[in-house]
Amino acid sequence: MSRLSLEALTLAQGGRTVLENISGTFEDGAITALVGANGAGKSTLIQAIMGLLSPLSGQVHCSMPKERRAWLPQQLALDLTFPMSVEELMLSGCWPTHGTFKRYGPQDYRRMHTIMQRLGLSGLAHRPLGELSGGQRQRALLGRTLMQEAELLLLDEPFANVDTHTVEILCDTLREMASAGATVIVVLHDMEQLAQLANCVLLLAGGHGQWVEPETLLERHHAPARRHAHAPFISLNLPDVPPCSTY
Ligand SMILES: Nc1ncnc2c1ncn2[C@@H]1O[C@H](COP(=O)(O)OP(=O)(O)OP(=O)(O)O)[C@@H](O)[C@H]1O
Repeated sequence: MSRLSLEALTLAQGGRTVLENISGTFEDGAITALVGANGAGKSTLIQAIMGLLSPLSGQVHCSMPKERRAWLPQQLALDLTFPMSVEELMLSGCWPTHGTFKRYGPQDYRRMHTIMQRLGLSGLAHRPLGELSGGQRQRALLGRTLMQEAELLLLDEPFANVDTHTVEILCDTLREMASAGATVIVVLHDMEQLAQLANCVLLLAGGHGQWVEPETLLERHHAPARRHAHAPFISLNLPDVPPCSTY
């Protein structure tokens, strides 16, 4: 089943076409890696899926309610001077369903504490975001999407500048969210993480999109088998690869 698909999608930034005629379906419960060189259009596609960028032509079909769609931007895009604690950030995940001014109930706090424990954030509830490590901050941001009960989760390079412990927690949590039926799309550059996480890959290159099986991409790049250690960063001379059979 799928609640998210792209139909002949063409997108532009600043009057210049960035992506052309991209079609495909994101399956519920699958983790799709969005892969491409710098400037290939990964963030542009994410903006369009989130409804923040109107297509030049074509459409994004998304039947998930807006309040269940979550986007984790690149860490560099975050304003760390904004005075907010971990607890406030996580509770703000309730805004899309509760509204901004509704008081949080005991069940919200209970759920938040469970999620904090799961993400290794217990003890950091009152810490300002600006005083967290990159890994702690990324876990708090993912915690917010868990509070939101996101059904569509888009993550832009979530593993950049985070420790290996955090990578493990993030990967486990994303797998659990996908197992529960969420559609997860994650911008990745690292082959090891792609091997561990992705069920499918959407390659963006030269303004076009191509769906491929992760194994095919890994073989082309001589990476180790799935769930094995150390792999190099993707070399992004994107090859002609057969399409992903599931799409
Ligand atoms: N607001 C904007 N105005 C004009 N051009 C833009 C804008 N945002 C992005 N672009 C251009 O659109 C193209 C795609 O950018 P995008 O940020 O989607 O790429 P990306 O694949 O996410 O790159 P990176 O891996 O570096 O984050 C690039 O050429 C970029 O310069």
